[in-house]
Amino acid sequence: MSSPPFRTRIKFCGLTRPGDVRLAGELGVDAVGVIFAARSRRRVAPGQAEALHAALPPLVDLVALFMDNDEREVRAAIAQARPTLLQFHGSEDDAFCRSFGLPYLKGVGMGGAALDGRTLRARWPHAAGFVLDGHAPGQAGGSGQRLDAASVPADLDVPWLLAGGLMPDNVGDAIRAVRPWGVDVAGGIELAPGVKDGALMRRFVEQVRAADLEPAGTAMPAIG
Ligand SMILES: O=C(O)c1ccccc1NCC(=O)[C@H](O)[C@H](O)COP(=O)(O)O
Repeated sequence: MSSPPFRTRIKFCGLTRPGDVRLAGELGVDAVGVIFAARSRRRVAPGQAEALHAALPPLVDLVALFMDNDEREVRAAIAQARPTLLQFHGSEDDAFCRSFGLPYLKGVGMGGAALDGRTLRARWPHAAGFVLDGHAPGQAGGSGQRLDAASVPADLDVPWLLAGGLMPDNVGDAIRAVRPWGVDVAGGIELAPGVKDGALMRRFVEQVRAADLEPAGTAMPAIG
């Protein structure tokens, strides 16, 4: 049987070291996330982001991630990091998210929430896509909490990334369960917050690619 005409996109999030950015690019990761959220243990200063940008090969997105940062902070981070994509993970509305003139992803805590695709699209109509995370609404990302497959809206018609508690050992099953457009991982590929592990990064990518080679329709009832 032929493989599905599909490649699950991969975003590594919360990188703080240029060497980790370089390896992510070599492994063929689609995007790396740099976090400016005050509540994050993976936060970088705008000055650090410049070196992370410099380590990035071409054709890989740099995602600048915010959670309820004020406009001045977002503008300062954009000026230093020069991201290609923004991600907002807090209570930002569509008008704020789009006011910086860059495409944006909206991170949404889906744990315990009954949010359908129509509601998400109505609240953030200009989002380029969504990061559906396993934590509860209002909490910070990077929590390691898994997202129940049943919480994934069936009617979301823009690209969306599955996030929350993914790691090399479970990402293949997670992809087979819900066939997301992409996957997003922070804690599952690191030794300590913001310090990625080369072997885990490599194994994560290998497991995603292995799941991509399996025919669609091998879905499992739950992610876990
Ligand atoms: O990762 C953080 O520290 C973080 C803090 C505040 C807001 C968002 C944050 N991360 C957002 C992401 O996109 C993470 O990759 C996602 O939540 C998955 O994290 P994990 O469960 O550790 O894989």
